[in-house]
Amino acid sequence: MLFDWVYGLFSNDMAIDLGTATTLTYVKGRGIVAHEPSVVAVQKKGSTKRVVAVGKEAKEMLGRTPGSITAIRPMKDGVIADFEVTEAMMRHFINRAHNRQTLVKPRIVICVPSGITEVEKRAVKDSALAAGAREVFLIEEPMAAAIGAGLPITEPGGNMVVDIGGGTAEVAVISLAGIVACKSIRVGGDKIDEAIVRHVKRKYNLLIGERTAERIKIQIGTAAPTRNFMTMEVKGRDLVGGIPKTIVVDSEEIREAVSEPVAAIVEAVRLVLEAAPPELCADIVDKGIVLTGGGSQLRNLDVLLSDETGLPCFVCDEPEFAVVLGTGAVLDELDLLREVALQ
Ligand SMILES: Nc1ncnc2c1ncn2[C@@H]1O[C@H](COP(=O)(O)OP(=O)(O)OP(=O)(O)O)[C@@H](O)[C@H]1O
Repeated sequence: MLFDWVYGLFSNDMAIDLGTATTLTYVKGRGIVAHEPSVVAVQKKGSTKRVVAVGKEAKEMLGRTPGSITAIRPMKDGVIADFEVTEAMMRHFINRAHNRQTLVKPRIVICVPSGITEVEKRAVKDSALAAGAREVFLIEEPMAAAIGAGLPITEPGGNMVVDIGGGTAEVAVISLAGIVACKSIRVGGDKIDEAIVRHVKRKYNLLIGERTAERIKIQIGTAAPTRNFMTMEVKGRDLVGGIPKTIVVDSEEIREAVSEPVAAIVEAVRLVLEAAPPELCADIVDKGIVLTGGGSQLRNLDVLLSDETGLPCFVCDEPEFAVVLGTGAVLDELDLLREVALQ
């Protein structure tokens, strides 16, 4: 306890996986210190906004807030959609990580999607500086994911990683600490949830919220046909009668419902394989493709990717932590950080 407190006074460098769905923070020497939904509840009074809750507490409020309070997801499709609220969220996580007991402002490494524009890069850096960082480094999500999954990225061999988050899917081939071929698409877990909402609306005339769709995906969703036929009761609002109603959905119809966003991810993998140099492709044939990110846990996604590419595919251990652990790992290796950080 005392050690933690004394350590926090001086060594406060931290890593942030600023995700569309989840924000994870890592403090050097302490590991992951926060794992919370990227949601902020804001109360509007005239032109001013007051943050009333951040993270889990704010997510509980999504779709259930009274008029003056809005629960906002400030990151959309992997990038900042609301600067002011993102800054408030980062400030909350930075303060919480250090219990406001630090003497020195932290050096912060933040991971961002690989397709990010110069303007978006600037916005993330400015938000972190305004939220209390001393120095900010950005690293690309697939690079962080590959480091976090334990791939030997500094060696001269091809490593392929597919990181599927809430807002984006990032596919990259990495060798000698550099991204050789990559593709970032704005399709991830959120688009899969939206496809489920649309399906239930079209087939059953039932309106369900995004949290219910996410539960369906996690409980019975599958990317490829499964022998284990599953069903689930779902509650929503009947669009015809306007009253609450319960229906039963099954894994096969959900597989069909999510096939479009899933096919977009498969296509991105195919395009990156086509763009990668042949020598590196040969390495990937041997080593296979590593899947990271919360979205990679969609049942049988590894099976589908393996069938479609003919290559071995594996989901890494604790895939939702790969990016933050990789971002955190470079805090310990400043030479590697300077090599992989975006300019
Ligand atoms: N068991 C599961 N099956 C399918 N999807 C899952 C499962 N668990 C979590 N997810 C999905 O993973 C996504 C979140 O993943 P993650 O936390 O890696 O994303 P993120 O880092 O916030 O997003 P991004 O990288 O796009 O900014 C959500 O869409 C969530 O629904």
